[in-house]
Amino acid sequence: MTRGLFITFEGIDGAGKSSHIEALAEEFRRAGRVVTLTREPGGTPLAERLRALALHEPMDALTEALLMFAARRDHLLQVIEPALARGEVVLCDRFTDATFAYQGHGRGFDLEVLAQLERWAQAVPALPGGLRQPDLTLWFDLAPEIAAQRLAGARVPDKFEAQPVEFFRRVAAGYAARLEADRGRFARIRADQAREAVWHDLLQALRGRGWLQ
Ligand SMILES: Nc1ncnc2c1ncn2[C@@H]1O[C@H](COP(=O)(O)OP(=O)(O)O)[C@@H](O)[C@H]1O
Ligand SMILES: Cc1cn([C@H]2C[C@H](O)[C@@H](COP(=O)(O)OP(=O)(O)O)O2)c(=O)[nH]c1=O
Repeated sequence: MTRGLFITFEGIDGAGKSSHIEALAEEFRRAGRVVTLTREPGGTPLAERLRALALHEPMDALTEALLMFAARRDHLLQVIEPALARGEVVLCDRFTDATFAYQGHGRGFDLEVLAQLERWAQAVPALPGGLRQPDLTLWFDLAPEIAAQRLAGARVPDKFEAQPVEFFRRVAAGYAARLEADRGRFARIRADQAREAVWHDLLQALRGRGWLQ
C-alpha cells in the first residue's frame, strides 16, 4: 500500500499558506493520491470548538497551550492517524511548530513544558520512536511588515492577527529555531516572492523528495 504522507504548512499570519494549500491538494490528486485537507487548531467538531475559544477569548499562555494540544490530540486520533493508516496525503494548515512559535516564542511560554506536552499529545505507540511528527513542514518565511501589509483590510483579525509587528518578529524567530533544530523535516519557502515563484519553490520541495513528479 502507498505510504501515508503528513505535510504541514507553517508561517506567521499573512505569509501565504492558505493561498497554496488547496493547489497542492489538487496536485497530489492529479498524481492519483487521496488527500485529507485539514487545519489546526481544528479539524474535528471538538477541536473546532476549542479553536473558537483559543482564538477569541483572552487567557493565559499555559491555558492557551493546553487548549492547542487538547485540540491536537483529538485531531490526531480522529483524523490524521486514520488518514495516514489509509495511505493518504494529509495536508495540515499549522501543527505543533505553531505552538512553539506563537505560545512559546510569541507569548514567552516555557519551551520545555511545550516539548513535554508535545511528547504526550503526539504519542502514537505503534510508531518507531513512539511520536508522530510531520514528514515535511513547509515554512512560509515572510517579514512581519510585509505580512501585515498583505493582511491590512483583507480580513477581520483574530486575537493573534491583531498583535503588533514585534510579536510576529518573535514568532518568526520561533519558526527559525524550530527549523534549526530539525533541518531535515523543514523546507523554507521564501514567501516574499510573487505567487508563481512561491508555488514553484513549493513544488520543488515536494519533487526533491520524490513525492511529486
Ligand atoms: N505571493 C504573494 N504576493 C502577494 N500577496 C499574496 C501572496 N500570497 C498571498 N498573498 C495575499 O496575502 C494575504 C494573506 O495570504 P494567506 O494565504 O491568507 O496567508 P496565511 O494563510 O498564511 O495567513 C491574502 O490576501 C493573499 O491574497
Ligand atoms: C495551531 C496553532 C495556531 N495558533 C494561531 C496562529 C493563528 O494566528 C491562529 C489561526 O491560524 P490560521 O488557521 O492560520 O488562521 P486563519 O485561518 O485566520 O489564516 O492560531 C497558535 O497560536 N498556536 C497553535 O498551536
